[in-house]
Amino acid sequence: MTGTNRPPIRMVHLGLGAFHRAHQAWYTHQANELSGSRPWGIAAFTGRSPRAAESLTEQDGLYTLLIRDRNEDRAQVISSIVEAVDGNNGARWRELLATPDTAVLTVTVTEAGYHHHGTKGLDYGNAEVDGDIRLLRSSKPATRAARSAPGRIVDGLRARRDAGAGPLALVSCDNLNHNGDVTRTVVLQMATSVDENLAHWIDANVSFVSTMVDRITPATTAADCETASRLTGFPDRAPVVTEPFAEWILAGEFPAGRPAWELAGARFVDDIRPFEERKLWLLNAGHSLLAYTGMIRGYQTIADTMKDPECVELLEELWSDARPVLPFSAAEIDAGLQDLRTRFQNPRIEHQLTQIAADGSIKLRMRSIPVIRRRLAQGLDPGRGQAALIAAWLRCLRSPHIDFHDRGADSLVGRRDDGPAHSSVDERSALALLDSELAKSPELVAAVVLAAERLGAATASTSF
Ligand SMILES: NC(=O)c1ccc[n+]([C@@H]2O[C@H](COP(=O)([O-])OP(=O)(O)OC[C@H]3O[C@@H](n4cnc5c(N)ncnc54)[C@H](O)[C@@H]3O)[C@@H](O)[C@H]2O)c1
Ligand SMILES: O=P(O)(O)OC[C@@H](O)[C@@H](O)[C@H](O)[C@H](O)CO
Repeated sequence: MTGTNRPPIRMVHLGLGAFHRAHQAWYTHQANELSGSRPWGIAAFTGRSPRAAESLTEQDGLYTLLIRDRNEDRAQVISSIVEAVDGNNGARWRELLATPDTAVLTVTVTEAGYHHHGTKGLDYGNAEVDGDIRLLRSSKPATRAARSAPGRIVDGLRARRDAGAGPLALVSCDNLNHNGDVTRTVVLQMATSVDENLAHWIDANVSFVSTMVDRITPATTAADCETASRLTGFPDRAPVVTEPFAEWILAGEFPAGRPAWELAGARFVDDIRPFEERKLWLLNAGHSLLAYTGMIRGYQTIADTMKDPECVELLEELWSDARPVLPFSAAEIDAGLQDLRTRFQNPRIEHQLTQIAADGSIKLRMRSIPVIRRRLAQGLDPGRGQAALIAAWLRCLRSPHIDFHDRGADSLVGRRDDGPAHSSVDERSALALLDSELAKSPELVAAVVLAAERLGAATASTSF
């Protein structure tokens, strides 16, 4: 493959992981192929390690997307990423954001990457956030490389303001409630801490677009590299595997233009809320429940856990809990759930439970707590499936034998690799980490205690 006739850079991305390449880069590639107008190229920056940038650069940014259904793989070479850059390259980051041609900045930095703490907004007191504020206040641009996502965004937007490059759209593509609003909050708070005038400029010139993004994309394995190379005939070190299903719903303005993503199936709506609630409360909450119950049972992947009738029973309860509080008709919910059962059962998508389980203390605040809150407000019980999800998360946190990362829970259980001291954490304290108000509800605490008993001493061979 060669990189001739590549589209000009008009989009910048932060967080060059698997999902960006399966989703936004694929939508942009499709839009380029289908629209007759000037194509859009992406400069994608890594979030942490430079590895993805190095392997993509060796291939001129080209990579294979393996679209995997339960029977076979279809290989598509994606050409929308024209530059892959190490995230530590602050100079190139500022240069591209200061270019008027750059019209859209997309972001996938995981839930934790926003450093957003509920109503408090930006997580001041966090070493990375505080370090970035000091850095952005003091140092000369040439030597600067902010580390947190809000810090990098503010750094880039300051360069854009200084260059007079005009407005742009900032599009969060992470699984967060109101992801556009959260991004706006943390970026404006960081900017205010650095330079109030900059915060005013951002407020007036940056459109924070909210999105619901959906496409199950597991981490790439060595076997996937071999499959991609076999199907395309070139040695691909950076392929991505994904499912056939893809959905992208967006709400917000694009003041400097955007790719014709609608040609690839994206939808533009006024109110994102129902769509993000449906996605987070059915798909993502379901994933989390399968991750924790599956890890308790010793499974590795979602598809394996879907073969366990008792895990599936809890999943169905979780979905039933969400039904009365979702703003969709019964028929719409039924159709969505039928799709989800099929998607979760795809035996050839090896989505690792430990990846999904990571940072549950942040994810459950969005995937479960709002459902419980809405159920209680409607005079319903908290929901057996919701209680099971929280109890299973807590069970995994308590177990020294189940290995996954949840940095937000360190304060509760201590560092998990320090030994089994955390095994005594009680349900109320765990709930307080998710929602300090709800932790005072005797009904919810009792439901989680009951669910924990139901999970009991379950192992791979005993029932919940
Ligand atoms: N994989 C999926 O199925 C999927 C689907 C929908 C949405 N998403 C969203 O995309 C995110 C990334 O998923 P992925 O599959 O690409 O994961 P990944 O591990 O392949 O990539 C994650 C990317 O985020 C960067 N990152 C991580 N923490 C960061 C931080 N604190 N600050 C800045 N950058 C950081 C990493 O360096 C990497 O570039 C998810 O957390 C989720 O919010 C993923
Ligand atoms: O990517 P995370 O860590 O937010 O969540 C794990 C999965 O639930 C998630 O990636 C889903 O696969 C995805 O949201 C499907 O669109």
